[in-house]
Amino acid sequence: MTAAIEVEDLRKQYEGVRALDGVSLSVPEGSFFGLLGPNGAGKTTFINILVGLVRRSGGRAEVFGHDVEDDYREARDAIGLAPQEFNVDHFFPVREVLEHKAGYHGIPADEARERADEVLKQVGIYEKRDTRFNWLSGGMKRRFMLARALITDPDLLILDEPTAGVDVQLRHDLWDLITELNESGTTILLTTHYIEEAERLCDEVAILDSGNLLTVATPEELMDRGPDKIRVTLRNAPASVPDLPMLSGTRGASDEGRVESVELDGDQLVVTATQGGLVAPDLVRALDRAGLEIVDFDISRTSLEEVFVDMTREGGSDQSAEAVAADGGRDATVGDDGGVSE
Ligand SMILES: Nc1ncnc2c1ncn2[C@@H]1O[C@H](COP(=O)(O)OP(=O)(O)OP(=O)(O)O)[C@@H](O)[C@H]1O
Repeated sequence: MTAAIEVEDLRKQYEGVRALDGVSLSVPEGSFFGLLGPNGAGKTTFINILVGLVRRSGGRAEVFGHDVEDDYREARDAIGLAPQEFNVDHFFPVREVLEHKAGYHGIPADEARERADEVLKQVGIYEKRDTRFNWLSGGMKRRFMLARALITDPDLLILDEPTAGVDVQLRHDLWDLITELNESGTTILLTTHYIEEAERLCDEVAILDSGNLLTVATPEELMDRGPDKIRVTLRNAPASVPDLPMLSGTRGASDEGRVESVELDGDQLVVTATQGGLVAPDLVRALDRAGLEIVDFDISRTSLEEVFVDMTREGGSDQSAEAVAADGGRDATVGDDGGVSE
């Protein structure tokens, strides 16, 4: 099966900054794929290369098998983009903006009007169809960005921080909407700084940092990489960590069930361990043997956010972006009318 996105050794150098440093990854058709990374990691650059707004410095980038530069039209027609920035013509009512966009992609006028109404209803701002973009509220603007991305009924929907700055209700509405789109077959590439959003929605996430791909995995796999925390509330907690042999290291020969640290937090014994579920039975037995009565017991997994912070801890990408010899890393900008300007 052709991948929705296939990039190999993708590189981008801006003057003085290596924004992408040889990224290779494949996004399967139909997946809900998250692209995570701290500020300046290269996420927007990656997206902009796919949609033809930025010219790559090297490597390969294809959308449904179409090279993003050689087969620009085919690649671009398959993508609906909701960018981070509000780059919307604010002189026209929003329905007309959508009709223009549809027209640019070759959709006949009658169909364009129908389609515009349909997507405005889909995102819940149909009653604002005759309003100019600037007069919409912040949340409505976000909804409109999604409507514009959907006007061409794209096979690949790219959402660059679609829920930035929106209230909780709208965030949940947008999550429902994009989940439905994904379930009906649309491939989704999502960038977000809300790690919980990626954990909740994505089948797979890629973590980028300073232009390098650190990992591609399911949120579950990533969370499995972090340790678990076991909190045991004791009835008559001792003054210091009890001296139990099982708390002093590996449970077995393998790395599974290894105790990493133990501390006493008031009346709670807090044990950090890989595979907490394997450590728990021994811990209960050991506490029982030591005559310590357990009042409450809780095991929690590392969150995706903790794993993410840990992996990208080495300082912000903006600071560490490597200065490179200026090769004139040129940008090309493509307007809705298809005009490309360097
Ligand atoms: N047009 C440009 N000219 C020079 N440097 C640029 C340009 N665009 C981006 N950069 C630099 O490239 C790096 C990657 O930026 P990019 O916007 O792709 O990151 P990002 O992961 O999308 O960040 P954020 O989460 O803050 O949106 C940064 O160091 C940024 O300053």
